[in-house]
Amino acid sequence: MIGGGRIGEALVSGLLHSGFATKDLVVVEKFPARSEELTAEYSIRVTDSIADAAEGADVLVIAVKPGDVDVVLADLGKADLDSEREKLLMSLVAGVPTSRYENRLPAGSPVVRVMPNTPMLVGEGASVIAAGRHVKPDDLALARQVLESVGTVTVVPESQIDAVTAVSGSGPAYFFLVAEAMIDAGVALGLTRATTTELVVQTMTGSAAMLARSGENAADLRAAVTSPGGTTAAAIRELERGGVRTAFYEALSAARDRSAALGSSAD
Ligand SMILES: NC(=O)C1=CN([C@@H]2O[C@H](COP(=O)(O)OP(=O)(O)OC[C@H]3O[C@@H](n4cnc5c(N)ncnc54)[C@H](O)[C@@H]3O)[C@@H](O)[C@H]2O)C=CC1
Ligand SMILES: O=C(O)[C@@H]1CCC=N1
Repeated sequence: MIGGGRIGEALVSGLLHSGFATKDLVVVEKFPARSEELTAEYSIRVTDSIADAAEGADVLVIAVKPGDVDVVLADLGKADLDSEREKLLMSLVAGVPTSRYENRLPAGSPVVRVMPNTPMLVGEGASVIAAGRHVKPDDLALARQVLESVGTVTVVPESQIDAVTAVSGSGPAYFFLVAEAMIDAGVALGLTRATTTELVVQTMTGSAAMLARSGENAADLRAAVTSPGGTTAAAIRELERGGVRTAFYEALSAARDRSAALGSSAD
């Protein structure tokens, strides 16, 4: 795991909880304070040397910011790796296309681009994978195996990954924002923050469970809560007046465009 930040930690933590052995994971993290945190929390080996971690690895996971990818690739290029042992490279980095890695790695290197999300920290991630040019069925199966231990896995063509990033990669932030806004609104109505938080969290969890398990779609489930002339209709009218639906169209378009821009700097 190259990059032990928020998403790297989420995958490491999820993998360990799902039964991966600590000895099978090595994290490369360049900030010493962060390394100490990870070592203390997970009892795994953390190093600042990419060469050290990559030697002997079957899978290299890149979890650095898009702007740090070229430095990582340069370090991998300098590392004297065992050329007999083919490594699968899994990039969790937003925006950066598989071709950027393929152009810098030895010819024929298998690269999968993954868009994960942070709920994998609690085993509820939604990961989406797109295969690079040299990915074989076994490589895809290995990527799937790693990611299924922390949630669901969907495979799409790489042309759809920017849109996926807008939906599920950034998606948890939208739900957290809605939760924050509802909690503040409940407090404004005079409820305690603790009571409001408990109610909002359970309402989100219960609504997600209904969407996942009832077999009904979101529009029908919403209609079932909306009594004629009732409280929900009054609330929805205000949300629509506030432009909530248009805001989501615009927000997801902006995220999709930003993902495409992050990857277009070099190819
Ligand atoms: N945070 C999220 O919800 C999601 C993030 N991503 C992607 O995951 C990647 C990482 O994001 P975060 O974890 O949020 O960022 P972060 O900033 O929390 O973590 C990145 C880590 O990489 C380390 N790092 C940077 N250069 C390094 C190098 N050369 N060698 C070793 N370590 C190095 C940094 O010290 C930092 O700890 C990004 O590319 C982002 O697009 C994808 C989906 C969701
Ligand atoms: O905001 C970002 O760029 C990353 C990618 C998806 C979620 N977080």
